Amino acid sequence: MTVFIDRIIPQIGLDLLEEAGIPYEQHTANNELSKAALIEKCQAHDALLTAGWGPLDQEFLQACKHLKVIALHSVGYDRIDIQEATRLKIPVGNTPDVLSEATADTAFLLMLAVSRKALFLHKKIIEGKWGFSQPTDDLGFSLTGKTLGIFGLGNIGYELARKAKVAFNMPIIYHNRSSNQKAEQELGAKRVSFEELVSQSDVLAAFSTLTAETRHKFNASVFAKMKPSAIFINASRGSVHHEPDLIHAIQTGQIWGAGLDVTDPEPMDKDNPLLAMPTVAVFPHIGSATREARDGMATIAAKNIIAASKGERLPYLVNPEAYH
Ligand SMILES: NC(=O)C1=CN([C@@H]2O[C@H](COP(=O)(O)OP(=O)(O)OC[C@H]3O[C@@H](n4cnc5c(N)ncnc54)[C@H](OP(=O)(O)O)[C@@H]3O)[C@@H](O)[C@H]2O)C=CC1
Ligand SMILES: O=CC(=O)O
Repeated sequence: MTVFIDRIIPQIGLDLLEEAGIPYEQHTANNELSKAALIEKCQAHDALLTAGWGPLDQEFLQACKHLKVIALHSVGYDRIDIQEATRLKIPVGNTPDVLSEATADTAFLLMLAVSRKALFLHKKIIEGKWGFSQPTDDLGFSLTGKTLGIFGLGNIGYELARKAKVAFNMPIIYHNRSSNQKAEQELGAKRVSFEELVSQSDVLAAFSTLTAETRHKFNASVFAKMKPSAIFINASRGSVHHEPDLIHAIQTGQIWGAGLDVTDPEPMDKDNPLLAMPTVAVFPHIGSATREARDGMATIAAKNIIAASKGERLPYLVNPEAYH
């Protein structure tokens, strides 16, 4: 088996492939390969390890149906047409768990940054505007005891809930399609309807998988039902919220502010009105960007490739039906 790798991944993943005797070709230039270029590259290989962001759609998969495995260097798999990969019997792997802590930390940072207008005030200093201030100026609010609502309490949502409980004693409510027993038993998290989640949360964080059902789940009608003092956090995928509706909700005081690690599109335009708002913090999709998490992701992605090279089932598999 030989592998095409479309980005520079941590060395630990490459070392594992080398130890397993699996040759690879790596795209090391600082650009995203076009779909056509990726298809062309894959023709000479049996496996793809991908940390890119372009869609791996029906056209791509049809052109690359010879692939024995696609190992995503991410936990999210919304960029790939899983149904088509499964139909073509291509096992798809992802990298769960190892990045939950890092991504939850990112959401935690956003939550604090928004509640205290941190990025806006930092920018004020850079602009030379740190001048006279009244005790009533630049006020944020305390997170202690406020209710944290999580839409999609899975691995990352659990980590955020755990940290929020310890740091700020925040009661946790959540909305999933199924109940999360661990969060209920260990953190006292309460499963509520989507309507209750929206109306009761002081901080509402989205961590669901991006699907047709969750696309633009947070839109004008939802923001209108949130508390005017509430913060919306999204560190899942940018299109889980509807951006123009979010902008309108903050501008009109329907909600207090927002913390985003993900936007739609990415990268966000530098003139986006959200970037000028005091109660908004935006990060460039850095949820898992710690050395520890990225090493873990590269390790898992390499392990998925190695398993496939031996004809074994991927240890971190998205589509078990591919083996049926
Ligand atoms: N910002 C970043 O850098 C990162 C972003 N991510 C994003 O975060 C997402 C979550 O990751 P992770 O926590 O590991 O994934 P998990 O699969 O552990 O959690 C996803 C949760 O979403 C819930 N969910 C899915 N669909 C719905 C729905 N229609 N309504 C309500 N809840 C739903 C699931 O519960 P149930 O099935 O019971 O509904 C599950 O609890 C990833 O898919 C990815 O897009 C991940 C890593 C880093
Ligand atoms: O967004 C990152 C991921 O791992 O998914």
